[in-house]
Amino acid sequence: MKTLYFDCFSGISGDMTVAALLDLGVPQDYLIENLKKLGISDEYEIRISKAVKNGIEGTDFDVILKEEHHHHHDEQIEHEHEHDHVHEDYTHVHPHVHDEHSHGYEHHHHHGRNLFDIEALIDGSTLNDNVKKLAKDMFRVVAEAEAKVHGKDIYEVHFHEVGAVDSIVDIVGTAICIDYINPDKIVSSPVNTGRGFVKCQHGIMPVPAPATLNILKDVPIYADEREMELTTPTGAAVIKTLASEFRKFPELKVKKAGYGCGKRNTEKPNVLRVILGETDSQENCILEATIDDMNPQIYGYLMDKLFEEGAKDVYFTPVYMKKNRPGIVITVTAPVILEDRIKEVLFRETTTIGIRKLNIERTELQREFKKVGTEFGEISFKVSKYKDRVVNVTPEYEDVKKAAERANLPLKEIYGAISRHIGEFYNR
Ligand SMILES: O=C([S-])c1cc(C(=O)S)c[n+]([C@@H]2O[C@H](COP(=O)(O)O)[C@@H](O)[C@H]2O)c1
Ligand code: NI
Repeated sequence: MKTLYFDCFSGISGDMTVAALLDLGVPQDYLIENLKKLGISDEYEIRISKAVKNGIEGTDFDVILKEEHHHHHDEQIEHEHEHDHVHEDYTHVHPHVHDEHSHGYEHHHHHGRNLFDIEALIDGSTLNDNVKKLAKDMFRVVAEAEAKVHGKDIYEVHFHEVGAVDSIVDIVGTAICIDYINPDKIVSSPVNTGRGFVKCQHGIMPVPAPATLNILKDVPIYADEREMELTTPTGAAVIKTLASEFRKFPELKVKKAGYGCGKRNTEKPNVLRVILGETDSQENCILEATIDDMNPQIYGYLMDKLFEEGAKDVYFTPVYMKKNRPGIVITVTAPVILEDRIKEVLFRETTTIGIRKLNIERTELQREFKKVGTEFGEISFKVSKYKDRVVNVTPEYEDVKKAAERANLPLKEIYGAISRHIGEFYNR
């Protein structure tokens, strides 16, 4: 499985992410051409260069706003960010901005965009659907956090004047790069947020900034001795949206690494490291629900739906539950990456109100499919090997059934006759 690992030992910001993904090998021209699809390339310039941080060469990514008085970094203290003032103005002038029809506001570059404007910009572009979805998901995460922190509606919060364009470039740029790399799975290390205080448009704020902290709910975070903001709200939104798991180095065969430079120099390399690798075994889980109040006609249909979604195995176990009620345990084995889809089927199709999840290790035999001609016609076999030795040869039930029907003989006789051929397949 193609796995992308984000090593956030110096935190994460929007520009560090794009820089790291470029460093990993996403072609610069590909990114720039795709960003043009947003139709706002007259508002910014992109600078991509190489930089060295504590002896590590990485990529530096900068969005330069065309208007000179607008500049933005993920720096602390010395940089001012204006979004608080903008919140106030915007709320005052447009109390119903979340109602798109009362949105008689003319946008031009001087005004920050709100979530509605940004979603419209993304939706109106020719970017592919996957990029659009990823980018919109990330923006929504930022907007939800901002709204929560400031007690406002998500369509009311404003992506601050200075940050709007570079947040758009960073977030959409990240989505373009991720879509290009197309990993099966994204994992992140625990996130170093930094500590201390940062001066932004709200004034002085504790690090992690309230929006960052809000976004990183359920994510393992820490801070080392560096007293500065290492993870920004944009970086937090990127990693929260992309990573399906947060943990220390997973076991993976390393293929490539990329380094995205932060803007400051610190005792530890101020870089975001991304690692592309192959994970050997597919991680699986068991999802279970126990039910005592469902129409039995639903079970067969449910099983079909679960297999259609990619379940590896589904079985039902009769049990006696509390109050001596007969019930059924539905057990589904599935790759962890399909967890959400399987849960969706279980919640949609059954009466359960809860699902248990167990992470499991599943050892799979190497399998090959073969065919053999028999007196009852051609039958398919599954030849299973463990450490290159054949341990099982299994005729395909559907073929055996058809042969039995054709010959008008009991199934067990066909199995018996076929077993003569099976020996030939052992130890090949
Ligand atoms: O605009 C946003 S999302 C924002 C919210 C907050 C809050 O905690 S509320 C803080 N800040 C600070 O602005 C800069 C830039 O952040 P980016 O994510 O736009 O790079 C940073 O110092 C944040 O802490 C921004
Ligand atoms: Ni804010």
